[in-house]
Amino acid sequence: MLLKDKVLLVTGGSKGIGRGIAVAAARHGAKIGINFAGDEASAQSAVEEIKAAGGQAFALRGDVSKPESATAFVAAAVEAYGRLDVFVNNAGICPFHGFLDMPVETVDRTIAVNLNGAYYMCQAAANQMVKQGKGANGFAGSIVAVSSISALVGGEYQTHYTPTKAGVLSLMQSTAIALGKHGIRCNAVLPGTILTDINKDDLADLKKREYMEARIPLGRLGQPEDLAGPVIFLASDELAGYVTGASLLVDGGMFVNLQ
Ligand SMILES: NC(=O)C1=CN([C@@H]2O[C@H](COP(=O)(O)OP(=O)(O)OC[C@H]3O[C@@H](n4cnc5c(N)ncnc54)[C@H](O)[C@@H]3O)[C@@H](O)[C@H]2O)C=CC1
Ligand SMILES: C[C@H](O)[C@@H]1OC(=O)[C@H](O)[C@@H]1O
Repeated sequence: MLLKDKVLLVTGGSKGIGRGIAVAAARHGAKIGINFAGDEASAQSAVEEIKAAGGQAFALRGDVSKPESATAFVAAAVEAYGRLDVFVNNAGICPFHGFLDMPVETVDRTIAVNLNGAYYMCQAAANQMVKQGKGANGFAGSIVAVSSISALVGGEYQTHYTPTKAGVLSLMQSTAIALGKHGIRCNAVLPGTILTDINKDDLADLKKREYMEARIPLGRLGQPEDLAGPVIFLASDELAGYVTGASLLVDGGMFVNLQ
């Protein structure tokens, strides 16, 4: 139980990678809150899955691109559990589109959700952790952001998306500096290609899917659960107490596979 009685919030936690992290963290003893923007039924089914795994959970609707969603989410954790220990910034969108005719609305929305949303959420979480102060172990909290392999490499149909993922990585590096003195560690995970709704349509193209699979030394695309262990490791003061400002690729080896 690496997160016993820790209060952990995750944005976009009703499905995909966020849900995988939330359920696994509950199995490690964390008390969970998920933010969601989609349908109520998915959020409730995530809460039920966490409870079935022996955990506690609440779900709060909120569009992460709005600063008030961040303060409301953190306030809900304090109301439900009295504190906040681990914040996982996960919510994101990737509407694939070519560069030359990219609609301005698509660019603006992608930046608003992926980057501005991450900023507002991490800032609200950090303020709560600073308010709580350092515990006996010298730590006040841990922030883990879901960036991407796309922070390091480009994508023809992701010219609006990859800069947001580089931005999220950079946010973790700068907040690691700003928050170290408060006992808050900030790190990023960089998933490769993980099978979720975000790329369902893109990977419906069989040729593209086979190409992506062939690039992965471990021989398969990722599953949401593949991110759980790395996030729990970074969240744990016991295991990762001297890790901050770091990034961890979780991509089956795709990034290093040049030829
Ligand atoms: N699936 C993949 O291959 C990879 C995904 N990622 C990142 O992982 C994160 C999670 O994505 P997936 O689980 O793959 O996709 P997903 O589509 O299954 O989940 C995305 C989640 O974000 C939520 N969300 C979207 N807009 C929101 C908003 N405005 N406010 C609140 N929540 C919002 C969705 O409701 C959903 O719960 C994203 O940040 C994505 O960029 C990073 C690298 C690879
Ligand atoms: C949505 C894409 O399949 C996925 O998102 C990322 O961040 C990865 O780089 C993949 O391209």
